Amino acid sequence: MSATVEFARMNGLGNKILVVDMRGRPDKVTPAAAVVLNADPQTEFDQIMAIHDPKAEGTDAFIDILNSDGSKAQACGNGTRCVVQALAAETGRKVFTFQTVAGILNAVEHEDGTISVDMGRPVFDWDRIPLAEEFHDTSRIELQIGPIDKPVLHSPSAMSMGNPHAIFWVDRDVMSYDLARFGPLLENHPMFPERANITLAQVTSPTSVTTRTWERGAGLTLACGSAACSAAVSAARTGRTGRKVTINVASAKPPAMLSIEWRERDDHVIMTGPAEWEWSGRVDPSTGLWSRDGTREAEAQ
Ligand SMILES: N[C@@H](CCC[C@H](N)C(=O)O)C(=O)O
Repeated sequence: MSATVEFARMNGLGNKILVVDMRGRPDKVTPAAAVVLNADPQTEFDQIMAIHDPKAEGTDAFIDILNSDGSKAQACGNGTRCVVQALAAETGRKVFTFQTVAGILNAVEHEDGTISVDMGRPVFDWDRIPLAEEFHDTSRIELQIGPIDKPVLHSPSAMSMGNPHAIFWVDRDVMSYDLARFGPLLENHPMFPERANITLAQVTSPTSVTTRTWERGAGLTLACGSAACSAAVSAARTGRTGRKVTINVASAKPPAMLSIEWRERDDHVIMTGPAEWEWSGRVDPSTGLWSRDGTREAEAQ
């Protein structure tokens, strides 16, 4: 078995994704390899999407997701769109079914190149998000940061989109908050026993929300798909919007949007947006040593 496998550097609205082809192999991308890859400015990433052989009948692949700190994630919306684009380019197919630790994901690439992923059903039960304290209503939980009598952020909506999210509703521009400072405190708050992805969300109309996210295990990111889904669901759940919204991702470069529909008929969340291939190379999934196709770096390593 070769020591190296193919990988592609891709992005979903600027969310930095490495798609690693682990098909035909029993091993996994190690947390140590993830940390090595993230330490190199050329391969730094938010998530690794490792494509493995299917484990369940009727699925095309099992996807293992790693954050840049080497921890595991159960869901990654932007990364899933990248996997779809990579496999569609390889096979010419348009429709895929994936398995992750959180369940089954159906996805389709449209004629215009955008990709829709059925992210499944949101989970609101406090012990399945999970939260450390029992809340009957998780659409507004008791949690705040800043001075006790004048909190900067408070009363988030909590939910799981396969992974844990807290959505803080704000009135001002999401970029005006010091999320680099508050993000780590909230991600690791004792309220979240498995940590959480932290999103600032400003509702701008009954059909649009602007978001900015501090990701669990990856920090400040340019975009987060599962957070966009969580903001859309939480906005509808709390009566701030309808069930079909545009999520404007404030930090995406260039500023970009995702369409999210929380479908009434089956409770599923459908995320639609783009994915972009940047370059490809080979990587050792055990050590993280890599080379880029057709460049001097490839010859050097
Ligand atoms: N960027 C992702 C979310 C990644 C997972 C997250 N950091 C976690 O640990 O849950 C997305 O687009 O959904």
